[in-house]
Amino acid sequence: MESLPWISTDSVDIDRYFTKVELEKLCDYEKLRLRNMKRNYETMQLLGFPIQKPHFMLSKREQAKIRRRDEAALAKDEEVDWMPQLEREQENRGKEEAPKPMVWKPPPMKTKKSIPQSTVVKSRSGKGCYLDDSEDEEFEGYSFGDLQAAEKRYNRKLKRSQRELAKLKSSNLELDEEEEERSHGKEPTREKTQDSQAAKGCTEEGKSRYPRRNIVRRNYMEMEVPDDDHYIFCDDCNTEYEGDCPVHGPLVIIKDTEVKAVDLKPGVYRCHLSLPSGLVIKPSSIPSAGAGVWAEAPVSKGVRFGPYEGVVVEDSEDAHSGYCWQIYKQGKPHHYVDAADKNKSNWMRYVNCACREEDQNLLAFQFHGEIFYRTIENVTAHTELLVWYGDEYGQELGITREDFVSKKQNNNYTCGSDNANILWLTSTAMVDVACTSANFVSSQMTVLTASNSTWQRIDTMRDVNYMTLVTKLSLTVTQQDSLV
Ligand SMILES: C[S@@+](CC[C@H](N)C(=O)[O-])C[C@H]1O[C@@H](n2cnc3c(N)ncnc32)[C@H](O)[C@@H]1O
Repeated sequence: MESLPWISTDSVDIDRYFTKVELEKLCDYEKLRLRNMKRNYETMQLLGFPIQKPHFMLSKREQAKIRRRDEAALAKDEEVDWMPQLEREQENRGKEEAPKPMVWKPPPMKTKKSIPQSTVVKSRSGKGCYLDDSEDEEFEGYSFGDLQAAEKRYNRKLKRSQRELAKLKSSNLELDEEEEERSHGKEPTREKTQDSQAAKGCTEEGKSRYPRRNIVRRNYMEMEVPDDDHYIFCDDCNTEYEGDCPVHGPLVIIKDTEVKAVDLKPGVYRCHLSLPSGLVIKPSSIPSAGAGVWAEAPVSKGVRFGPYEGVVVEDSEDAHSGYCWQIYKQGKPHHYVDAADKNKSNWMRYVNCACREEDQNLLAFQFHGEIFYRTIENVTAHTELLVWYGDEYGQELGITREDFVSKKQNNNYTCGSDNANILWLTSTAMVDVACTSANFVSSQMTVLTASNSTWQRIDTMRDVNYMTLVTKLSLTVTQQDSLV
């Protein structure tokens, strides 16, 4: 990749993936390469590509899993990802002294001494540590060849992603044509727009701000689920635990009201009867969202509702009722739970999607193959319970991540738009926020950002390298500076 000497990766933190001893063994060059890898990975992620995490950023458990998988694949003579230590092991098979396998030693556990050793701690944000102290072999360091090969492999992936981005761009150009035809009062000549339920959104106009794409719509609820769904995320520790948080205790479980077959009568549905006391189903606070679930009495933070009940649907084609949650198995989408049928579901089908982050009071999570909601803050009486459905369904409803997170974070950012086509940013973080929305990436917005007190046009969203550039630019000027 072309080097951009003025983009420093000094601030990219790699220290937390290594122990002090391991860090001491990494030379400056190795550290620089690892920082570059991490920066590239994060950039691609920001752009929404399903890119694989660099090996050194994986947890020890994940590394071990990959190693086992690759060993199994190698045994079957399949194509596998490049694994320097495996390659070395193979090459050295039969030689007298095989080098020690390269194993990352996890950072030492400092803050969680009180946690029982049997508890596996998993970090979501990367801040957590791993308690597993097995495989304590000493890290041998990267060889120059290892790093070169890793970078080559990484650059190949980057190129592949860039090609995907180019494809995306061309599909968006088609969309622009369609939009333009519309703006000139013409119906698009090509058969493009899918007719499906209107995006209701939280806006007055009730429609999405973004052009619609000729793609299969995703109107099922989805979330990022780790490989092992027996972990529960603790908001206070910002860490996932196997089972309940050993520090802040278990979630308070509120069970559904039991429904017996005899209770079901015409017009009286199972989903209504299952409602726990203290909650009520009534019109949503969101215009045109239909019914919603409200707390009649206060509900404290850390309360768990669920599981979400419905019919198991295997095919994504059949998961368009608007009441489906996607279920993951071993980190991959597996099936859906469809709560469309009122007699085969529970009250949770009525929980609507929050339009702004500050309105979200429930968090959906998968636990042992089922979906639960938990309160992430104290909910006052007469408040609607609102969850986040996932980016794609959110977009279908006219809500974007950008809208969703910006309100809360805007205090720190200066960001504005002179008209629909120009966005100016004075904060690198704002770029991050903007780029979490796939639609934003595809928009034809001109992005202006500031450097040396001058506003510059940046084709941010169209080129990965520019993207890297912008995220790394340190911007200091304020909105009062004039636009060029
Ligand atoms: C799981 S259902 C929620 C219950 C639904 N309100 C009802 O009355 O049956 C999902 C549907 O609710 C509506 N909805 C949920 N959140 C919404 C939002 N923020 N804005 C607009 N419509 C929303 C959409 O029609 C969506 O397809």
